[in-house]
Amino acid sequence: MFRIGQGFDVHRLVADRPCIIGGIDIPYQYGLLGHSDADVLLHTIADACLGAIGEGDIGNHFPDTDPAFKDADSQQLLQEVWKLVEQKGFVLGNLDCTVIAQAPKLAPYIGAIRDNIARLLKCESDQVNVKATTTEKLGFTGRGEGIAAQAIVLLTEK
Ligand SMILES: Nc1ccn([C@@H]2O[C@H](COP(=O)(O)O)[C@@H](O)[C@H]2O)c(=O)n1
Ligand SMILES: C[C@@]1(CO)OP(=O)(O)OP(=O)(O)OC[C@H]1O
Repeated sequence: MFRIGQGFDVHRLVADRPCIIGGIDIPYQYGLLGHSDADVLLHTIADACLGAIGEGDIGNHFPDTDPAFKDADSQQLLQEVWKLVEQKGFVLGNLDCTVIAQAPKLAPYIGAIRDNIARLLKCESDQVNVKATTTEKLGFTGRGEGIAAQAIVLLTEK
């Protein structure tokens, strides 16, 4: 049996915050604002995984009102989500995702992000694809006010 899920997330860019995307700390003058470390890509992937197994979304599992998740490492949140996926008897088929950011330039970090996601989801790197796009300076992402990400995941039975 196959299960498919999709995710979408946005975080605001502000001064004096780290810019962590896919678990990699990206050098940039602005960073992502959130209750957790605001890793927009890992949140999107967590939502896609939760969607695939019919388990709601990341906010249901890790509420942003809970001090336990203040400045949380989103790698740990995704690993918790992945445990649920495994408990339901699934492994990753493949994952495709896109980071929508005018800046920073992500190309130099895409390989490291991909390998890190594969590590978190206990799969091979060739099961994971990570893309980046600008929005040609249009909209909130184009103005550099925030970064968005989307993901689609296919799970297969173990
Ligand atoms: N933050 C970003 C956005 C895009 N890229 C790479 O640049 C290429 C062109 O992007 P378009 O917006 O014109 O589609 C593309 O190959 C992206 O991977 C990037 O590295 N960082
Ligand atoms: C991750 C959580 C929990 O710390 O907080 P944020 O970092 O604000 O991120 P969001 O994408 O709004 O997802 C759900 C939250 O509950």
